[in-house]
Amino acid sequence: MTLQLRIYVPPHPLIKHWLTVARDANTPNSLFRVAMAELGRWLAYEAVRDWLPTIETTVETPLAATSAVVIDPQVPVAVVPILRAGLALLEGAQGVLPTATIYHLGIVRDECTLMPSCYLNRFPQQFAPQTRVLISEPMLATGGSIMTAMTELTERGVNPALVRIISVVSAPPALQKLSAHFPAVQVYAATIDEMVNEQGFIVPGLGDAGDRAFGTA
Ligand SMILES: O=P(O)(O)OC[C@H]1O[C@H](OP(=O)(O)OP(=O)(O)O)[C@H](O)[C@@H]1O
Ligand SMILES: O=c1cc[nH]c(=O)[nH]1
Ligand SMILES: [Mg+2]
Repeated sequence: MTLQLRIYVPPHPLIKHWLTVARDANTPNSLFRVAMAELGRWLAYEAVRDWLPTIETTVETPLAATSAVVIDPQVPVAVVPILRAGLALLEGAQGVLPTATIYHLGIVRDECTLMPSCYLNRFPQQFAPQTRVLISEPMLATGGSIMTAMTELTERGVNPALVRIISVVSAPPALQKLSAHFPAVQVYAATIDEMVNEQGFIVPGLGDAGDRAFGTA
């Protein structure tokens, strides 16, 4: 698979551990939610490393003045959870970006056709220039849902080069679509799995992330 976009699989023991917990079919819903929140935290931590704008300042310690760095409060930072399953990652991601604005986007796939439809969009008409957007989407499968999200964002002025996606399991069809249409986007994933089966599930994957997070299976 030759891809234009950059995809990172951070070699972090906590990410590997919580991915295993999330994959395990015997993990109860309550622990699955914990695993997703932890994955959201650590993937967001990795994703914002060279993405959050900072400014130089000075700070007075109890002993002396010294040079310092803070997050630039002028640059807008947004998190976009793709409902429902993206909410499970959001919990941890919000711990990393507590002041980010949250714009919910509800997308569901038709179980037969696998086509996505958008049932909730809380985006502004136009995003402010330079807005950084972190998308919380645990499963990148056929790519229909993430393509819908990217289209809605870029139509409202978001620069794809300022978009990062945190995803637990990503699969080749979604990565290929993103790469072809939004090559400037960067993806931070716990794993890249082999394939998507005829029912639209990633294999080996972790099953239906939304159902497992919210107990609707
Ligand atoms: O890449 P795709 O083939 O579009 O699949 C990925 C989407 O599938 C799941 O959503 P689902 O439709 O199950 O909704 P849910 O999160 O409410 O369960 C998942 O949460 C992703 O949003
Ligand atoms: O395996 C998959 C694919 C899409 N959505 C899920 O929740 N799981
Ligand atoms: Mg689902």
